[in-house]
Amino acid sequence: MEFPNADGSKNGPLTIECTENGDIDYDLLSPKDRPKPSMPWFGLDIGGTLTKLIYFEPKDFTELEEEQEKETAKTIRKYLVGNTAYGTSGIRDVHLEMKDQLIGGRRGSLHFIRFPTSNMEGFIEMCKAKHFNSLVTEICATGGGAYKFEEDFFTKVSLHLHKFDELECLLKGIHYIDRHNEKECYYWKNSHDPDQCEKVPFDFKDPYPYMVVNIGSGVSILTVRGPNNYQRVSGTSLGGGTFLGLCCLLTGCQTFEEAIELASQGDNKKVDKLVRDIYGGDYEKFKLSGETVASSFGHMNQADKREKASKEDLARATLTTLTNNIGSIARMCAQTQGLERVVFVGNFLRVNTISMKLLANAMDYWSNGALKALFLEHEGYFGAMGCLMEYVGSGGSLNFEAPQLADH
Ligand SMILES: Nc1ncnc2c1ncn2[C@@H]1O[C@H](COP(=O)(O)OP(=O)(O)O)[C@@H](O)[C@H]1O
Ligand SMILES: CC(C)(COP(=O)(O)O)[C@@H](O)C(=O)NCCC(=O)O
Repeated sequence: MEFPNADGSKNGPLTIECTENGDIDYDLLSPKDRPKPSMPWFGLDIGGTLTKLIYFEPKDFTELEEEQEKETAKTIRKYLVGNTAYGTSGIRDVHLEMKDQLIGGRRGSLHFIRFPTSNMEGFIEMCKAKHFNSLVTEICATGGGAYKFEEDFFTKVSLHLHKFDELECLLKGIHYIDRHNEKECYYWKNSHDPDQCEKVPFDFKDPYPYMVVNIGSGVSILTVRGPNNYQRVSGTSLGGGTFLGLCCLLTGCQTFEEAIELASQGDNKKVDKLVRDIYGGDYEKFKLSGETVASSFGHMNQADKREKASKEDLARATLTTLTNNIGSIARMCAQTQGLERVVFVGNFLRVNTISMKLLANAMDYWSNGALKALFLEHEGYFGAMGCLMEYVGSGGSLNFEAPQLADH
């Protein structure tokens, strides 16, 4: 397939330096050697709840390139970079922008954009309105939606989705972003004490082996022992989507932000039955503190307790229930796999320090300090980042297979 550079030229034969894993190391190539897929560069992750889009904005234009940049590309660049909100539900996470990145021989900024996957129709319409397909005919996409919406993109806006596996992209994205953002990885020190608890940077330069717990709509758990050595060891359907769904049902809230705000004002002890509610104190023989939740939502079978439980308490109990369950599964997996570091990612952790601190404390407490919970600033964007790397790494030589169109 022909895949010209931004200036219309095509790439000649290349001698390419590889890392020991066989990946091309684009930082090692001299600028003239670098195969450049056509601009604009995107990575798209269409998840069960949110779609994540990463856009690379080149900042190293020569005067000639600037002049030659197609009008459509200019319009798209200005639209994406000049706004922080798009339509009714698209948001650019400005605080996550990564400046001065050298990718595929180009220098520029990475922009992080998200919108609800339920608005995919609007996004496709926007691609049409901005004449996106006059610039590119292919886009690298991952997540379940890359499969689900493949036909829609193809028939409605002539865009071919080149599909990549979401977990592979997730790991590629984690490795790229962690290496290029000094303050990406952190942990919560003194997670057992709300007054003393603080966020502390963690040096993740030598990452292997570790476990990744991706808390999206559902949860996937992976062990990672090397750059190309990973395994999906477990998962649970009780994830971020469950928290949001149950919270909407129980409290009438409408958004994730509202659910988290309610939870931050609530007290789960009004809803959950603690060990002390059953034992009158600690269960000493098995070192179970009286403060431990013995039964999530265990008070809610009593009418008087139901009456006293506020929306805030219900939201907090829902958040605590889901978080503790994920933490418990993660801990069992890490111990079975003999791993010490557990990296929690996914948008469930967005604006959600309550769950991060709970997970940090649970990992520490239940493993007697053997396990460390780590967190990453770009939470839910790693799949999209890995996908962008695939696009750039292809040097413009993606092999496209036309989608099998369903009979209607
Ligand atoms: N603005 C938001 N809208 C909906 N859910 C959100 C939002 N911000 C965070 N979340 C949480 O993030 C989860 C989705 O996480 P994400 O990693 O994007 O997964 P997916 O790829 O399945 O969409 C939701 O289920 C919800 O718990
Ligand atoms: C199916 C999924 C990989 C989809 O990823 P997501 O959009 O939730 O990020 C994930 O929801 C998952 O792993 N669910 C748990 C399935 C299970 O192991 O029970």
